[in-house]
Amino acid sequence: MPRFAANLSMLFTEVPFPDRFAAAAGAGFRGVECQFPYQYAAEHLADLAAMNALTMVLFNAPPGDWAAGERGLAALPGRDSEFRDGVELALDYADMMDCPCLHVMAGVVAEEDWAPALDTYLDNLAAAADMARDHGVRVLIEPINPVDMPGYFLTRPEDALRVIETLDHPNLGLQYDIYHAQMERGALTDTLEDALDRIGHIQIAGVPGRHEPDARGEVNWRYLFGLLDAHGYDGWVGCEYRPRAGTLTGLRWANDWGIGG
Ligand SMILES: O=C(O)C(=O)[C@@H](O)CO
Ligand SMILES: [Mg+2]
Repeated sequence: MPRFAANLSMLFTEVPFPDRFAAAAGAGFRGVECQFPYQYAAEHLADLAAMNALTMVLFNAPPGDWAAGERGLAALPGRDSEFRDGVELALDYADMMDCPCLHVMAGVVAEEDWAPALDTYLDNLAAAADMARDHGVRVLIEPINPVDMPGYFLTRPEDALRVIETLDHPNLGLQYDIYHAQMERGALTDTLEDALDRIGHIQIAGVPGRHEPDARGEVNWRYLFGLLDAHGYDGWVGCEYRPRAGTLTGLRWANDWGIGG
């Protein structure tokens, strides 16, 4: 049975961020994830997770200047020391929250700069994976589709897997966001069956629209959840979607797994 985690950056936005922990626990979640926790003290977030018997399963390293359009630093030449400082900060948060996985974003890169960006990306990922290993945290990379994030350096699961194979670092894995994968090329079964040992975390949202993973979209979720069970996937499945009309109302899709009202 999949272990679902609520993404607190996208679910329960009806209440302020700190209150989303209790809301997620009240709805039956045992795990939570978020995008960027840095506005809050790590101790505070760790307390909120503990008070609500929740595991914080994943969050992102600092992405650079988000308001200015930056979407990560790992593949940006000349930003290495800022990238590594960000990973240090993220690992402090991970230690405090006992979080097992850290997503490191690549960044937006112009096509003509791809070659130097790839060298930088490989160096920075190797460094981050080394740093995180000492904390018992796994570094993950996530392909993000170019419709949602134009210019993002890592768009295809096959490219992410090639990066992971090239580095061959035991502490580097794939964050497989099925929404982005379906938006890009699909081939969901092939990736899940061929690369499950490289997948450290899964995220879900319906296609089209990035709403609830239910029968209204083009993905057969029951089949995919069955596939994960059949292959013994024991990681978390992050619910990273935009509810159509309220988080709790939209959780009907998860009732069979003890989540929602
Ligand atoms: O956009 C996604 O998908 C994510 O997982 C984010 O954390 C990256 O911004
Ligand atoms: Mg995602």
